[in-house]
Amino acid sequence: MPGMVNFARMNGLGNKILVVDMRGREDRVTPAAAIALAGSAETHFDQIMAIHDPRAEGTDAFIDILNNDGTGSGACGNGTRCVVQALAAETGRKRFLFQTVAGLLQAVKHEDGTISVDMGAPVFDWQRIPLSEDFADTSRIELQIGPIDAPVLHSPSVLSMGNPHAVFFVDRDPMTFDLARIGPMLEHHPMFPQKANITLAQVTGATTMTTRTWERGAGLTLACGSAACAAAVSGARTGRTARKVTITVASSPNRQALTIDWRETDGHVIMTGAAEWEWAGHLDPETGAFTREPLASGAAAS
Ligand SMILES: N[C@@H](CCC[C@H](N)C(=O)O)C(=O)O
Repeated sequence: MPGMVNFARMNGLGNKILVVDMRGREDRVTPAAAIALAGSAETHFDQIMAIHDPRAEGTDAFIDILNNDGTGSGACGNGTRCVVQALAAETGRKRFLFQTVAGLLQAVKHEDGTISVDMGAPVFDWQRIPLSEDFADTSRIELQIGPIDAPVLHSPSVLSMGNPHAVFFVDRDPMTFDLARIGPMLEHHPMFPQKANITLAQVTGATTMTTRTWERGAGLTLACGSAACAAAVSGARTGRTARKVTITVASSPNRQALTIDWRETDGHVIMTGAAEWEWAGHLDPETGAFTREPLASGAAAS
């Protein structure tokens, strides 16, 4: 279907997001368009969140998530908060229910401007993460990189938050690791048949943690919301932290934080944090050609 659609350049803790309005159309943002948009300095992004008409009763929208290499994803925490920010500004509503290929996501915008997303329950079964080897206990699997007797990273907790994650607990600031070199090796490790998001997590207290993530299909990003959820769940699961933690995302501007609550009552993971609007434009979902709207005078990130 020809024609340009509206999009907004946004971010969640620095995680670069394009929110694209595909409502009223049958087509989708193509992988080729995603790669073209990622290749431009102005529109370079980590994830596209394409808002489509609802496909299930009771939901507000279907969200198609694309990484900057054109691949798809079932979850994007920071991007979901950006979608809520955009739709709340458009409609004045505070509560939303979205569908992705991985399931349903409930979200709410609070009076203080922060947004909570119910990211669902984590999945620990090795076949559903998925892993290529049978592990009865996925809270600490046999996997390491570096010298056999002095590994750089080892024994990650692995899980799915709608997308596959490996969390390596480290004993110093995650910024001191060469994640640009280590990340791609682990993302593409044969243990992960659908690849994996790779997170370094330093526990700094019973309710605090610092993380940094190499994202599957997107590379080194400033922040990753589903990875923060994965780290929080892994911290509690291995007895390192409480179920409710503040995650400082080391790579985000000013080391911003997310609150993650692995809720006792139903096992769902609730992520709370900010989302920021940057600028708007129009794009062709087939090719990725785009134009940028001039910033209205006095416009501010909401
Ligand atoms: N930035 C996202 C996660 C994006 C998806 C990921 N790269 C994947 O393919 O699994 C977040 O905030 O959760």
